[in-house]
Amino acid sequence: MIVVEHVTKNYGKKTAVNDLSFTVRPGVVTGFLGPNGAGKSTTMRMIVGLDRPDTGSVTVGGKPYRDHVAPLHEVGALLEARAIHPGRSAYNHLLALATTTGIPRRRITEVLDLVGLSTVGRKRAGAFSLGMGQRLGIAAALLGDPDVVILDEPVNGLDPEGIVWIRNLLKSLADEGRTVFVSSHLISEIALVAEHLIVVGRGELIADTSVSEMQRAASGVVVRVRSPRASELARLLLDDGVTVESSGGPSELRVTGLEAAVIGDRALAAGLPVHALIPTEVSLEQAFMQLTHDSVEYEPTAPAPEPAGTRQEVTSR
Ligand SMILES: Nc1ncnc2c1ncn2[C@@H]1O[C@H](COP(=O)(O)OP(=O)(O)OP(=O)(O)O)[C@@H](O)[C@H]1O
Repeated sequence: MIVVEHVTKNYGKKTAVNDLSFTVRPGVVTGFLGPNGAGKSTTMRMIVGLDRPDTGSVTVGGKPYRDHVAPLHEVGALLEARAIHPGRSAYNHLLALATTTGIPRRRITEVLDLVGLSTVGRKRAGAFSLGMGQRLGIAAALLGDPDVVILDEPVNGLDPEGIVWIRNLLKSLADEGRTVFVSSHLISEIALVAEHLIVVGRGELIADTSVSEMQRAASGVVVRVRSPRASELARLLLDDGVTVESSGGPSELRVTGLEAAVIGDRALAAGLPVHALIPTEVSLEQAFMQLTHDSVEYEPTAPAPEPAGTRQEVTSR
């Protein structure tokens, strides 16, 4: 279990993490999601004792990382996939780590097998592809057979087969009762591997929720309504937090911020006919953008041109 309590971390005048609290529980893969610069890496560094919070506390298995007698058995982390000597073989990279931490040699063969690198274990790590480098980083994280596994952007650089592999690996680690915490700035990536989500923006907690709950909460927020008296209906529905736009013709509206049932009930009470009431499915990307649109660190000054067919359907409230 990882417990982050009221943690704040400043770098000079920059607040990287602001009064952040959350718990990562064993048995499920938890994603750590947020736009670039949201404070994910800083938080992960504090979990593994590479940085100290200015205020608040971070514990792993009930203690700060540095208080563990054999920290590699407690926490395995992949924070910099490329922090590998390029001239060293994968085997020797792991051997160097194992010998300084009292881990037996046979464990090296085991983890190389686990990450699918046993046939290239003697090859120079400098010649590895990005995906192979990620696998080696994961092997190093698992070397001490840790209860808590922390991986910063592990899916980055993996091909579809690699993504399936890492999903199965993370799931099996969680099923064994371990705490598994993986970061990404892409909801599409994290939704493939994680069940639960901690979402951050500008160093603050935005959501602590399951992937399915996030999808459920966001879908149905936009409703397409067809009525021969659309303009009267639009006036009736307009309210704080509700956006009504005409779409696809004079009798069609797009309503954001009201559920379909509420729209139908209000129309009925006012005696206005409704010919169609269609809740629109919102993609996970759109759900994530809705959640984080106020928290994006670096926004383009002018909107980027939208490729045809990808117009964002959700208007922010
Ligand atoms: N050592 C540092 N010195 C100064 N500022 C830093 C330092 N480390 C991080 N920051 C700043 O703190 C903020 C949070 O950075 P962090 O790397 O934790 O975010 P992140 O969510 O991991 O982003 P990314 O997805 O881009 O890796 C950013 O604004 C970053 O510029």
